[in-house]
Amino acid sequence: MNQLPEAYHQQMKELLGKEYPAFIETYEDLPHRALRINTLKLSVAEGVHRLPFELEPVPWCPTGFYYDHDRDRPGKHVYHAAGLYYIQEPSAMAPVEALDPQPGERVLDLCAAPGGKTTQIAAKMDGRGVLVANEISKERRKALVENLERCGVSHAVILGEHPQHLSTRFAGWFDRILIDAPCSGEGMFRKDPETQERWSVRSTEAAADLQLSILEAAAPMLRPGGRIVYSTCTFNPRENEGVLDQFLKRFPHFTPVDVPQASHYRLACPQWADADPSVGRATRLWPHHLCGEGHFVSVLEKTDGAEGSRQKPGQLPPVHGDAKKVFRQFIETSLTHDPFQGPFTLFGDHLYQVPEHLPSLKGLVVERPGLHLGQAKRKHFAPSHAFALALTPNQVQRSISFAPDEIELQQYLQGQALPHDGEKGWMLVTVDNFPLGWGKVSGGLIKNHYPKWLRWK
Ligand SMILES: C[S@@+](CC[C@H](N)C(=O)[O-])C[C@H]1O[C@@H](n2cnc3c(N)ncnc32)[C@H](O)[C@@H]1O
Repeated sequence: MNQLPEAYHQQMKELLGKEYPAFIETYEDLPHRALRINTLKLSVAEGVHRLPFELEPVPWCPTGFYYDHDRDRPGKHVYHAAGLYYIQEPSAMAPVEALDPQPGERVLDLCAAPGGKTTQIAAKMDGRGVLVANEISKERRKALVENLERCGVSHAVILGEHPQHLSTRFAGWFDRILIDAPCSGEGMFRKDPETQERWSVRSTEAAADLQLSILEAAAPMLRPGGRIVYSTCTFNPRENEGVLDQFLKRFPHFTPVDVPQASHYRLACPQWADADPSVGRATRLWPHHLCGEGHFVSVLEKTDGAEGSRQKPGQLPPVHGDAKKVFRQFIETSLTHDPFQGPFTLFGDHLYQVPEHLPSLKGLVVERPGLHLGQAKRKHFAPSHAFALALTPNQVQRSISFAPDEIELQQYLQGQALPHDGEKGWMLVTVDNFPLGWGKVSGGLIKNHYPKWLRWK
């Protein structure tokens, strides 16, 4: 607490008045730890039953649970590698609950990495519809890709664009947009003390300018009647109520709507930023009122349809005959049925299943145009890790299941081959029937195809 910047102390004292002592005392406590059960893999009831951790519900997120960090390390359990849950700061679960994405919709997560909220959106969409996850930072996109693959997300496109570059391409296209904006991170001071060092009054001003520009880029991409959720993990009124007020003045066809209230949330404070009273419909999560680090969450509805129209689907680079052939051979020799209807596209020799009706992605930074199925080599198809994690054992001809504590499972995760007498071919390796990756049976062994960069030491 001593390291907190003095100007920050002053700011919070002025804003919070008699609540300030309770707020500042929270810096003496340890951060709350939580995970979110990935319902793309298993139900909440099954998760609670199966996960070997002491779990307590997060009141505002039906799939969220606190765990005891002194007792359990869920990040090191093999179920994490199988994507059964995502470790997420509990108040960071609130924005997607407010966004309320539905199966079959078109949803944009504009500031997506490392993917906590993207994976939450994907689960709520139940793998149906189109999820566009955009992250401007190349470095951070790696974690985004890894997390979406681990969680078995099959209907996402991953882009790496400046929000402004997406505005005309996706004009009027999305039903819902999440802007979990880059911010000064005041709500992360306890969990990540480095954010304190980057903080200054000037940094909060710069963040507010950036946030407004991102909101402005998002506005044209929403269909009439669609909703934007704007959220931050900072307490700063300039970046929260202030940004919303400026946005609403420039875009009067957006209106704030109530955020479904969990009993622990507090309303936003328009008076702190001299903002329109309607901004008070947004909510604040405070660390002295709930078990979480804190967040700001607002929901904005687009009330008229003046801007934009739905784009025509774009043309995808075609898949040549050889690639089609080796993929079909793989399906015939390794899967029990063909769940893939396409559309497909090839990037180099990498084959993807692309969500339907996407506008053209030409000229955009595309990290993943859809579900990565694998590499179509000249004579054979090498299935990808993402493909393995998006399947279930009943979709493949050969699978093998280990219990979490079986030595063979540890050996597989370390990259070793496993003895196995069985029919030659691709084998899905699972923990308790949840896919972990591929192996290939030949010569009395399951050869290891678990990605090198994920292997356990
Ligand atoms: C708060 S983080 C997002 C966290 C993420 N939603 C999650 O739940 O895992 C904000 C993200 O915005 C990205 N960002 C930074 N500058 C940006 C810009 N100009 N436009 C869009 N995104 C930006 C950052 O790289 C960062 O990954």
